[in-house]
Amino acid sequence: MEETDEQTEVQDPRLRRRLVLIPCPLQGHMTPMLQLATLLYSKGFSITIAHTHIIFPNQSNYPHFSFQSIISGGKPPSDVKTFIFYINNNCADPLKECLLSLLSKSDKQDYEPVVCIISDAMMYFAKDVADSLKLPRMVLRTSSAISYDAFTYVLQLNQQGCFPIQESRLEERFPDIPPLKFKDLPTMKTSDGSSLYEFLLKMLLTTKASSGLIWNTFQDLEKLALTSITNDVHIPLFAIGPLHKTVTTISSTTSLLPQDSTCISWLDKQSPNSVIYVSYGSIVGMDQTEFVEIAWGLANCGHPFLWVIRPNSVANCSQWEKLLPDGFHEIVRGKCCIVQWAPQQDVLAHHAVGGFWTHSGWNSTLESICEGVPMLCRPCFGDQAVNARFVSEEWRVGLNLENGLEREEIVRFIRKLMEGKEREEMMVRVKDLKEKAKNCINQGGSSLESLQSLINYILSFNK
Ligand SMILES: O=c1ccn([C@@H]2O[C@H](COP(=O)(O)OP(=O)(O)O[C@H]3O[C@H](CO)[C@@H](O)[C@H](O)[C@H]3O)[C@@H](O)[C@H]2O)c(=O)[nH]1
Repeated sequence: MEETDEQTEVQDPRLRRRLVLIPCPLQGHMTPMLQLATLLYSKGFSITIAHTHIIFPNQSNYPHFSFQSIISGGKPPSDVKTFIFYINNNCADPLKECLLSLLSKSDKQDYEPVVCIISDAMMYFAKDVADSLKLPRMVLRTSSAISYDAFTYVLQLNQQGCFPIQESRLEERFPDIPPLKFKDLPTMKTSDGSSLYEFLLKMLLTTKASSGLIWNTFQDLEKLALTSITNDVHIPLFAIGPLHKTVTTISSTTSLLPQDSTCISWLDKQSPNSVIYVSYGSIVGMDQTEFVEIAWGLANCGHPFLWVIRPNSVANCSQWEKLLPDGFHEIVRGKCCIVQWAPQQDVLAHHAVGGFWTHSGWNSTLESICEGVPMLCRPCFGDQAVNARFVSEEWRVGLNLENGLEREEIVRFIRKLMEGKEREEMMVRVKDLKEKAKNCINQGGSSLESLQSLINYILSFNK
């Protein structure tokens, strides 16, 4: 897509429209929201980001946006699901104050009128605030359409008294969304005892009650799920992804952690398609036994590897180096590069990278598809098992390491991913998807057309 983040300048603020975007403070959610903000800014909208002080972007990367804090102070819970409840329970009043102040500024005729708010689907507190101010509210879903579809079935199953699913049924295929298995549905509990069910219910009901749904996905990838959701929600859907490719001018600035680019010079010295890149996104960690098995699996697989190990991602261990057994460093010398946080999109685009061992977060999945890199999936929670099932059995551009982490099994899977006939077949399919992803953001492509419809839709709110 030939876009820049240069805005078509509209000088008179009264002719411009302001959008207030409310990201969820997690990397995998913040990134697509900031990409959407940049895209809408490039189309002439003014942007306010209503954010928490817990995790927030580097504002100097976005001099053209205004930032309003909607929560500060206090120590948030460390468990992700409890954290999401905490945000939803504490941000409504500050958001209302923020919106009231913006609305009163525009009443004085010297400021762009706020026409709509766009909130992350997990920030469901935004519904009541928007309703009370009679402001249209749209929702950005940062994960796959298939996972949304799967979540709606979790609610149905719960209503039918089918949760928790019997152990004996976990391997069964899901009748309504093949190739899903029952075990792919999210079933976790939060540490404060609130059930996942309560969370999903709130998220899905407030999403359905919004004025429209924006997706970081594209039609050629998720047509069936998008159609099924359209039939269910009766509100307009806009599939405008892959957002990181639609917004071409800010490739790395959405990162909340400093990226270590030394891994790119290391990749420059490796042979084409030889390296396996290993990263489990911004939240997923591992226990100490898993860490050691992963380390040995990588050491023994015969391929050079680039491994992202975030600080504190190994449970109860601040110094993961001490877990590595004697002899490990000698075996991997020259064959391995370990960083705390990588410039992932550049890594995946590098000619030396031949495979991606991922936790199947949606951004990572899309980024891998867009660079034509086949995946080894190790899903952990939420939408990840659903994404992994589709990667391995529907799109068939990866393998699913679903039966535990054990070093011999890891070696076997990595070799299957990186060598042989099955790899060749996956490469053909992933290159095909890469091409489709490219086409959908070109002139006449489905995502570009959807983006134009989204802009027209937002402008219609003001009439
Ligand atoms: O070293 C790294 C590792 C990751 N990333 C980036 O971090 C993002 C990670 O996003 P994602 O792959 O979606 O994983 P999570 O951070 O785990 O994202 C959360 O949010 C996603 C979107 O809703 C969900 O799909 C996931 O399950 C959920 O854990 C991607 O853009 C990566 O490019 C880097 O830049 N450097």
